[in-house]
Amino acid sequence: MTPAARIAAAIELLATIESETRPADQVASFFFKNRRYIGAKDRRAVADTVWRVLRRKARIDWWLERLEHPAEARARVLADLAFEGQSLEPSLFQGAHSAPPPGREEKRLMERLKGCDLFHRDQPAWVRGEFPEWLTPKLEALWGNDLAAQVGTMRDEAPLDLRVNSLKADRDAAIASLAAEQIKAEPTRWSPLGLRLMARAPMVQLQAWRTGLVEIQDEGSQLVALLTDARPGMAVCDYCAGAGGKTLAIAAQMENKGRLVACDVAEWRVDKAGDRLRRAGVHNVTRRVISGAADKWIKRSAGSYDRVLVDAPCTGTGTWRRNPDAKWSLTPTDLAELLDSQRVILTSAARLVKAGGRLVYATCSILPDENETQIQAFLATHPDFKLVPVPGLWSELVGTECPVDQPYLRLSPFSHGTDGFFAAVLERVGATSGS
Ligand SMILES: C[S@@+](CC[C@H](N)C(=O)[O-])C[C@H]1O[C@@H](n2cnc3c(N)ncnc32)[C@H](O)[C@@H]1O
Repeated sequence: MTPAARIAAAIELLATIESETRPADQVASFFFKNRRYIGAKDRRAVADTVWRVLRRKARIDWWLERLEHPAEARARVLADLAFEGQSLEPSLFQGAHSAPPPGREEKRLMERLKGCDLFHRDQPAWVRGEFPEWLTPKLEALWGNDLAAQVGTMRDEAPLDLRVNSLKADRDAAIASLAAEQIKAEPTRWSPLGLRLMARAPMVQLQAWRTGLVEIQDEGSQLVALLTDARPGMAVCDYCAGAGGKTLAIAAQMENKGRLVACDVAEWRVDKAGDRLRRAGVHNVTRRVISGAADKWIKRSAGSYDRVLVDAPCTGTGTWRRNPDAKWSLTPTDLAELLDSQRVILTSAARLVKAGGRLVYATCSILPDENETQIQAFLATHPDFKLVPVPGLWSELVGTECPVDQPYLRLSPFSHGTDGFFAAVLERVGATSGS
């Protein structure tokens, strides 16, 4: 592809992402699937441009508004070119598959943006930090003086983390297997099973991935799975299992021994777990689609699980590095609905826990409303559960330096280099659950 064709494709992809409700990565994968003629290198270049624009959207839009130019996909890509120091050479809009040449207003826009910094001192915190304006009070209350640094890191691209599948390999063997395919991986700081790749890699083409030695999983997710303390022979339920990311980790902790039930309300997600389980050599998992909190299976299974993980549906505010588009569609109503579902899910999953068993509640959100506040409300209505502080569990369950000194696991990209994650470990002390 010529540079001109790449720019045209980036404008088209960005416009498609903006016109759809599906996540940007799904739209992009469909976009490229329908354009097989775009080779891998060009795909990467087009996606890089689009993702860079998505990561800078608030700042680009701030500049477009200041210069009284309509904010739409084409203007955003042109502005991004200007911030990248590119001038509007005619060749960038000439030849096969190129975008129409810039008009007078666009040329004027590019002229005025020339030499400007993407950041400007008049930009409010939410523009500089690239987060939805309505979240400002919540994030200020959470991070205070650290707000700029915390959200600054969330603008960046996330590293690629792998979890070594202990059913098939140890960390050294996985590093060696990756090295044989010229992939450099380093052990992660907090997770004893984690590897961080030094550069992007086409994972699904690698032997280490194809043969199930490693699975793609953020270090924070790995730590949540370890905190479940699932052991061989136990009865364990992964209540919001989705496509099985944490189920795979838990199955490995259980050494394939015992009973692991992976539930979810979304059948398509549960279906997607099948191939991953096979590749990882996992065979102690039963997948179960449930209808929701009132599902009869929950009633029948009350009090029969040693460990229950609730990896609750959440705002995903901890994963903005990976999904920079998602934050812009998040609304206060979405948050309110999620808080309701989390409360219902937690209460319903708690019924499954045996006396003496544990319930781990986790989200990939950084918002206290979805985290500490949910746990405090749950404990207030469930006197038969108590909080087990994470630092006291860490050395036995994880074995590395503990990243927190408070009862909950609370991770952020700035403080820990992981996605934003939260986990609380609760233990059932009595025989019956409260309300
Ligand atoms: C954060 S995702 C889970 C990710 C998964 N645990 C992993 O590690 O890959 C939350 C999941 O909760 C599921 N979910 C939503 N409502 C639910 C409910 N009422 N009961 C069980 N699962 C639910 C969603 O379908 C989604 O798959």
